[in-house]
Amino acid sequence: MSAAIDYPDTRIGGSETKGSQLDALNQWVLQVAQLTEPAAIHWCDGSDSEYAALLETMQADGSLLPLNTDTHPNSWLHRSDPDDVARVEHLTFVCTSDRDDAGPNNHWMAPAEAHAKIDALFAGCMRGRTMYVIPYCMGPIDSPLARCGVEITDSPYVVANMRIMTRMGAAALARIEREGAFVKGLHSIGELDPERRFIMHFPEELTIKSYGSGYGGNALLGKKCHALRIASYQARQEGWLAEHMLIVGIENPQGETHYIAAAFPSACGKTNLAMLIPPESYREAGWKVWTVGDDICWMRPGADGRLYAINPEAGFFGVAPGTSARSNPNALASIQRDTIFTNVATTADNQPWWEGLDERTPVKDWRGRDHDPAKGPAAHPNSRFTVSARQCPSYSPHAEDPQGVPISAIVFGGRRASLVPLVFEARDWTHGVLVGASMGSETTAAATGAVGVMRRDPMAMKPFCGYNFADYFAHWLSFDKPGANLPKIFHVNWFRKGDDGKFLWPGFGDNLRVLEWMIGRVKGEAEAVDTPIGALPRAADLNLENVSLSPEAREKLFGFDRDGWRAEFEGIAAYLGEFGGRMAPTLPAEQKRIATTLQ
Ligand SMILES: Nc1nc2c(ncn2[C@@H]2O[C@H](COP(=O)(O)OP(=O)(O)OP(=O)(O)O)[C@@H](O)[C@H]2O)c(=O)[nH]1
Ligand SMILES: O=C([O-])CC(=O)C(=O)O
Ligand SMILES: [Mn+2]
Repeated sequence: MSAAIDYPDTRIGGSETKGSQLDALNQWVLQVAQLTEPAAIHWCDGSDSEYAALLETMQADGSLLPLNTDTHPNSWLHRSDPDDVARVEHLTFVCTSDRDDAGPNNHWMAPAEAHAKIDALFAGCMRGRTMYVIPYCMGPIDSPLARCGVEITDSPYVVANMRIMTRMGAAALARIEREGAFVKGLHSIGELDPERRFIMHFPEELTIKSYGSGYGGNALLGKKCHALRIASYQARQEGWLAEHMLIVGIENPQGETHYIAAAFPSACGKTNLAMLIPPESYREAGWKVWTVGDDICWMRPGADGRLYAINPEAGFFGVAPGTSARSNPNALASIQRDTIFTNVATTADNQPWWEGLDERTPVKDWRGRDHDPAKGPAAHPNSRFTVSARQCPSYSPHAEDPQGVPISAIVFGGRRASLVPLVFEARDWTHGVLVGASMGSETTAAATGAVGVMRRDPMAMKPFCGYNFADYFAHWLSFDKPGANLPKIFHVNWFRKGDDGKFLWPGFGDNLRVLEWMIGRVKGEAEAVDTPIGALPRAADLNLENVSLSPEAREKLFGFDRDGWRAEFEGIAAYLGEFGGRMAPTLPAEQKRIATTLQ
C-alpha cells in the first residue's frame, strides 16, 4: 500500500466538516482510498446529470448496451460475467466476535481474520479506477423507520442500480450529517474471480465488505447486505423486524384497504404477489391492489400495538423470466422505459427478451452469443430488471408514508410440490412463528447451486438473517406481549403439483381469492376447519367462481394429509434441534404439542 497518495478530493464539505458528524465519514473514505488506491474519488449527489454521465461512461466502456429506444426509451442491457450471475451463499459470511452469535444458519469467520483476508484483496484494487462514494437512505427519507448507509464502490453499474433502488445522494448525506450513524459498505468488483470472492458482514461494526462480484444481492449493498443482514441484527437490538417480505395493500369494494406482508424465498413469487392484478370479476366489483414493496419489509409496533411497515427500497430488482402481460402486467408496464436489464436475451430489433415473455424468438442469448436452444435458455434464469417503484402503475399512494402502513396479516410460503395445502391459518402468534420457522422450499436460480432441492428456509431468511436463528425466533416471539395487536399469520403454497407434475393452482391474479379469504378471517367473517396444522378453508370457503379445479386439485389444495404431516413434523423437530441449547423451549414445545395431535 502506498500511504503517500494524498486525496485532496476525499473530503466532502472541505475542512468545515472537521468535528462534525461527517468527519467520521470523511476519515473512513480517506482510509479506504489509501487501501484501494483509486485514481479519483466521486461523491454521488444523486442528480439526473450525474446519472446521465454514468450511463455515458458505461456505454463508452461497453458495460451497458443501449436497447431499442423506440420500444424501450432510456433502457439498457448489462451482461455480467458468466460466473457472476447470482448470490453466492457459500462465500457469504457473518463475522461476529462470538461464533454462536452468527449461528448454524450462517457461515462464520472471526472478524480479525475476515478483515485481514478481504483487506488483502482490496489492497490497490481500485488503481486506475474511480471510487464512488454513495450515501443512501433505506426507507422514505423523512421516515423514523428509515436508516442510512454509505456504499463505496468502483462499479458504475452498482452506482446506477443503487440510484434506482435507494434514496441516494444529497438528501441521504444530509440525514447522515444530522444523525451521525450510518452503515459502512465497501465493494469492489475486483477480478470477478469466483475463487477470490467474499461477501462479509460485521454486524457489531455495522460494516459490510464485498469483493469480487458485481451481481445484485452481492454488490448492491443497500439491499440484502444492509436492509436484511445488518438491519435484522439492529432490529433485534432496537425492537423491530427486518424481513424478506413484500408489502401489498388489498382494497375491497367498500374502499377498505388491508395491508399484507408476505415472506417467500427468492424467486418464489414476492414481486408477482406485490403487483397482482385482480381477476376480471374482482376488478368489476371494485377490488384494487396496491404495491408498497416487493422484497424487503421493515416493521415495528406503533402506539396502537399494531405493526407498521415500510419498504426500505425505492425500486424493484425483479426476476425477468416468467414476467409477461399475462402473469404480471404491472411489472411489464413498469419496465417499458428507464430500466436496466441484466442478463436477458435480445430480439432481432434489439428489444429485451426472456423465457415466458411472449412467442417471439430471440437472436442473442444472455451472454451475447447467437441464440441456440441447445445451449439452454436465452435469458439467464436469474436475469433481472432494475426499475424505480414510481414507474409501477399499482404503486401505493401510501408507499412513502413516513409512519408506514399497518399490517393485517403476515404470510409465509414456499415452493412445495407435495404435502402443503394452498393455505392455512396459524392458531396464534406462537404457532405462527413455528409455521415461519419451519418453512421449507425448493431452491431456485436466485443463488448458485442446485435448483429444486427442498431445504428449510425460516421466514425466507435462511440466506439473510444476520444472527443466530435461535435468537431470531425468540425475537419474533417477543412481540407477543401485553398491549400488542398483532397480525394473523398464514401459510400459502402456490406451487403444489399434481401427479402429472403440473401446478394445481392457477396462481398469479387468482391468488387474490386466497388473500380475500385471509382478510375475511382477520375480520372474523370467513369460515375454516380446524386441523392439527391450523385452520384450513374448504374449497367452498373461497370464491372459486370461474376457476376450474379437478377433483385431484381440490383434494390436494384443500386437504390435510395426516401421515404426511406427521413425517413433516419429525423433520421440523430435527431442524429445531440443530440449534441446540440456544433455542428457547417455546417452539420445540409448540412442535411437540402439534406432533402429539397428529398421532
Ligand atoms: N405457478 C406460479 N408461479 C408463480 C406465481 N407467482 C410467481 N411465480 C413465478 O415465480 C418466479 C419468481 O417470481 P417473483 O415474483 O419474481 O419472485 P420473488 O420472490 O420476488 O424473487 P426475488 O426477487 O428473488 O426475491 C417467476 O418465474 C414467476 O413467474 C404463482 O402464483 N404461481
Ligand atoms: O438479492 C438478490 O440478488 C435478488 C433477490 O431479491 C433475492 O435473491 O432474493
Ligand atoms: Mn429477494
